Amino acid sequence: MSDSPVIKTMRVVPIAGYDSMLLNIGGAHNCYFTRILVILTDSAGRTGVGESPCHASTLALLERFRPQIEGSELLRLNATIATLFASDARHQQTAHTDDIHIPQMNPEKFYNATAAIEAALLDLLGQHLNLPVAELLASGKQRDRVPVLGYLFYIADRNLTSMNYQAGHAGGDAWLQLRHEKAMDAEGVVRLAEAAADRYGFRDFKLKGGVHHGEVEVETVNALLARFPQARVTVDPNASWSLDEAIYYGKQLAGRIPYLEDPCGAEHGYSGRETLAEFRRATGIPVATNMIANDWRQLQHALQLNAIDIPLADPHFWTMRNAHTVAQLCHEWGLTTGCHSNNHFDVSLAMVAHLGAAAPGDRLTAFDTHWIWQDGQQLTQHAPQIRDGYLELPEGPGLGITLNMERVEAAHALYNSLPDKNRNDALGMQFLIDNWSFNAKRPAMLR
Ligand SMILES: O=C([O-])[C@@H](O)[C@@H](O)[C@H](O)[C@@H](O)C(=O)[O-]
Ligand SMILES: [Mg+2]
Repeated sequence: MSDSPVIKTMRVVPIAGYDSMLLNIGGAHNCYFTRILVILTDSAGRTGVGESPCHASTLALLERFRPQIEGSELLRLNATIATLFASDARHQQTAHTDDIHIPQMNPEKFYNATAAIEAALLDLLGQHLNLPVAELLASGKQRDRVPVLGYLFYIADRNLTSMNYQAGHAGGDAWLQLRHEKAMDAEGVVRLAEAAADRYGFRDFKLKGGVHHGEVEVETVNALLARFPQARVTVDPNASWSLDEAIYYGKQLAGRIPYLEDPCGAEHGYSGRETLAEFRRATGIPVATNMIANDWRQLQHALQLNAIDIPLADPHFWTMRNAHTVAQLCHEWGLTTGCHSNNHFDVSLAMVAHLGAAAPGDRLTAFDTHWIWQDGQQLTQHAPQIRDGYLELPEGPGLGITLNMERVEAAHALYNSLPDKNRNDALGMQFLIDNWSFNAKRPAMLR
């Protein structure tokens, strides 16, 4: 038919890495985090790769998609991805049948699976055309480096658990040590920020809230602002504050923070989109979200309500190309482009770098990345670098990365050895508070 390379094999590799005891509304990060690599080979002998969050249902979906990918023509990437989306629609209609061979469709997992495949196809296409993936996204490459923020967490004392949290390396870089040590108050978080700024040059910080009482988290933001008066500092309580609390804390922070992220959510019969719209009107503070505008339909409602300013379109939630379309929409409609993250390896870091590099316009807020917590665990020959507060676009065609297969196999073996493979932040938290369980409206330490 055409001269297109053909996808020969799709390997789906669940992998695991190590994490610190980071706190959030969902509890404490496990000592392990899991991801999926999708590794494609084509008839030209090239290898393309994509990464996504890991869940058993995502793995099942990827297996289900294998026949659509293997044997497909690389240059017909649009048609291939469209087929996956068509299968999503078909699936939702049949989700209530008794066919146990069809996994129940979960839109989030569908997007995770599709995002990893799409990234791997884009990587191959870029290599075929000798162009970086950023050039393949509709706006083309706009910049060579993307501002990223220092994502700060309160850290629980790993010594209170019997879990396999790693210790830092004494005597080396302060960040590589401190990221494993307890940091439960403003002073501890400021020390973390100093170490992260020294290593990565950050000028933007985000505190993961939803852990302590709101007063304590505002105090931590104030301490960060006092230590870094020129920095942009914000907090994300993951909608654990009530609307009243969000307005109260928001008024204390107004004028000193660039935006608040998901300060409140659904309550008393009102949706998160409605309460965020009220929050914005009451405080004038721009709102970022990764909780209530994660697909086109949610985004449409959020924008109709004037609920948000910064949709944090994560390429793993949207796919790289859809997240880029959100960035175009932000540019054209006067919104700000941003990007959410979870713990990830360096393949995702490269995906985020290309997405940010192609985002049009200059209303770009520093992108999230959890990479600083995983730095040193790279699966590629040369991980993309964060320097001077910017994530640098890797050089070379495609995603610009080459897998280190020895490391990939080791991360796969680690995954296979884990008893609990899906994310469950309640486990670690139960070492801190007996019988702890998740409550979307209560910061994790308040039980
Ligand atoms: O890593 C975490 O604990 C975060 O809470 C993550 O799970 C969230 O998805 C995210 O970073 C957020 O911005 O809400
Ligand atoms: Mg968030």
